[in-house]
Amino acid sequence: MLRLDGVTVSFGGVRALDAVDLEVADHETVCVLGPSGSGKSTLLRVVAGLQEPDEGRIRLSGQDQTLVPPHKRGVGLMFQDHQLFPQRDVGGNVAFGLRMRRASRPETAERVAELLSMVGLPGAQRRAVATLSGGEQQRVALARALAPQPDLLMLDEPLGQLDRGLRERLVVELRALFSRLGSTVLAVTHDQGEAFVLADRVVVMNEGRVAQSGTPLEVWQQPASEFVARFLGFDNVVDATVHGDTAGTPWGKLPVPDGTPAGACKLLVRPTGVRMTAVEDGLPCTVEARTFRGGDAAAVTLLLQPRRGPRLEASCALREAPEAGVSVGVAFDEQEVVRIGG
Ligand SMILES: Nc1ncnc2c1ncn2[C@@H]1O[C@H](COP(=O)(O)OP(=O)(O)OP(=O)(O)O)[C@@H](O)[C@H]1O
Repeated sequence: MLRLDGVTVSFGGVRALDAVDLEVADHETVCVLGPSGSGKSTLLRVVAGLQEPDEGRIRLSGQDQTLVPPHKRGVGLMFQDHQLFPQRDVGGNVAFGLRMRRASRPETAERVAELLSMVGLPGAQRRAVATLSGGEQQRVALARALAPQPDLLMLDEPLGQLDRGLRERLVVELRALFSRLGSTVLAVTHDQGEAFVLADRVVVMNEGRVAQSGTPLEVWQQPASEFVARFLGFDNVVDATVHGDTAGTPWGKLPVPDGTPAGACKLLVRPTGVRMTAVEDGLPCTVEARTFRGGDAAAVTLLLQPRRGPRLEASCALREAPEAGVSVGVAFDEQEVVRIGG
């Protein structure tokens, strides 16, 4: 459906996009994930035709888009701040794209009613935009973007402004909606949790380049670089040398899973793979901080200062969590030790 080849966009000396290759298949939801300034919005703008690339090609359904103006590209774009027209009611907002396409009145009314039901706001046509909650506005913006049935729906931080509970609920609803409609979606977000729920595939960006692309599970299980690992929230990353079934690290020898390629590399230790032992049985550490995280497992995050090597983050259940200031030993679970980059 969508294909970018070597797309580059520069602003002065900054390469907002640097030779980006990207594909989105029919009916696929791809989420572009990355820190602020990594080029996510520029990517959407270039596909929508709101920004011209300096180099590279963009194709939609096999057709080169270089000379195609934005309104003829068949893409729907929902912006970060969802900018509804305040002077129009809900129905007027949703009908906007249909009017532009010169749909008849009865046809428009029917489609607006259908879309509002779909986003969970049946019968809201006459409501004023100012009377809507943030979540309701977001749904109206989505209905407006879906109305002209774009070949490709693009969402820029679709749930950006909403509080956490609402985001968690809406993102699940969105996923179900896109799957029911068979939509092809390219969404950007800086929130990995949101991307992992919504996406069939995630694309992690860093400084205008694609750092990794894969299913949420692939990216989580096997981050391609230290950047991706840290972006996903994993801070236990060290230089290591793998030899057989162990790796030499600043924390001493760590077990690694069978088949880990030998040689110098970066190693990630997931916090759940850092287990508490008696001081004499493991790497001696002092508990520097203890943070209760809640969640299903009543998890606690521990910040440990080992006798040697950088700080370690550990995750354990509340009932097993030592107090701050206590000395503990630490052992490593090989299944949670990952060689970065394969
Ligand atoms: N119109 C512009 N003029 C100059 N520089 C720009 C322009 N648009 C973007 N940039 C720069 O290009 C880089 C990428 O910006 P972009 O908005 O695409 O990032 P982003 O990943 O969407 O960030 P955010 O998550 O903060 O929205 C940044 O360094 C930004 O300052």
